[in-house]
Amino acid sequence: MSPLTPDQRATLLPALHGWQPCPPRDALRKVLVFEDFNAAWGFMSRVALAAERMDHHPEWCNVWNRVEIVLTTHDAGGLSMRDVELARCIDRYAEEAGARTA
Ligand SMILES: C[C@H](O)[C@H](O)[C@H]1CNC2=NC(N)=NC(=O)C2=N1
Repeated sequence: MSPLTPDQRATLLPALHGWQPCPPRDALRKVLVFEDFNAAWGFMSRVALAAERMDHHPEWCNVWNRVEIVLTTHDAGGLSMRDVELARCIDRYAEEAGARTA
């Protein structure tokens, strides 16, 4: 898996909503807040199944209704298209679960 090119970064990253850089790592970070633990865990279950299908896994942490997610591609040493694709998938599921970005 190759890292994103400068052109891909310039066009694809600004189109993602609410994802922030995560220095010093070449990674994207987002914190989502759900109504309660049940909603957060349901969202995480959906993302986990998608991550397995994509063979691309988030680094994440859950505390009750809050889910902190970091995306990067270990095999590429930084961001790749897989992170963009997983971010889009996460955003779709988060919206369907009624999450807000912290
Ligand atoms: C062997 C397996 O395909 C790899 O280790 C996959 C699994 N999930 C992964 N997830 C992420 N985030 N980065 C990777 O480089 C990665 N590699």
